[in-house]
Amino acid sequence: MNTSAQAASKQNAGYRSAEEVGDGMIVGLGTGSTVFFAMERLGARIREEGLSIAGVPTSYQAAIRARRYGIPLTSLDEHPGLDIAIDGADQVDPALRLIKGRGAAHLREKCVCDAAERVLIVVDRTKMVETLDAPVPVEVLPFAVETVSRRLAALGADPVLREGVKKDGPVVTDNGNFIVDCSFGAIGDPDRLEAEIASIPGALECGLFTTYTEKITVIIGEEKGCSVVSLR
Ligand SMILES: O=C[C@H](O)[C@H](O)[C@H](O)COP(=O)(O)O
Repeated sequence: MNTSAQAASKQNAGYRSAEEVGDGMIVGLGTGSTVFFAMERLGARIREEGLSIAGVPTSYQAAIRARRYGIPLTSLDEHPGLDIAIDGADQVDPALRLIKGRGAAHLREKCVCDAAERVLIVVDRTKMVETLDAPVPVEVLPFAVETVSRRLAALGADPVLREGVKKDGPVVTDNGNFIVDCSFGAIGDPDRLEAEIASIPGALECGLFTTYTEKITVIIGEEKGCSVVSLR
């Protein structure tokens, strides 16, 4: 898919997801280039229709964007139950299991996904795969990065500490932790792998999302229009 087709697909998915948001809703705001289109459209609905919502941002980047688009912000402390969350993904399989975290925001994104009644995942078609096989990001307590990396290697990964692009040294997340990217190749049993990673002390959260499939709706943006997939 060329860049302009991909941008149009992301925009169509993002804009479509914003139409699912109703007056008075508390909305989880994911991080990434696709969900920013949803925020842009939500901002327009606030200005043009007087839509009244508040968003819970999953990162500094999401908060900055939301403010720019005029979306009032709140927190999980004030709203531990969210009506809906809108987020992107790096890969989606036919059972609607996800890999997330290219932007290192998956820890807060998982908290928001867990708190939401419905979750809209906005992607372009390149994210839809038969088998999850992208590297799985793991947010790791810096104190335990070596022990966690050993345990991840024992699970079959090739763990790589994520380095900054415009920063020397490791990426430090919005929560003050490191990211270890783990290539497992094709992941035969994502549910089990997520549970195994969750059992490692110091592995704070991984980018596999396997337990929310029943409340997820995937909006797949196309160059023209969208298709919508859910298990319900
Ligand atoms: O940490 C980042 C998030 O999980 C993103 O939602 C994910 O990486 C997708 O981002 P994008 O929509 O830019 O492809």
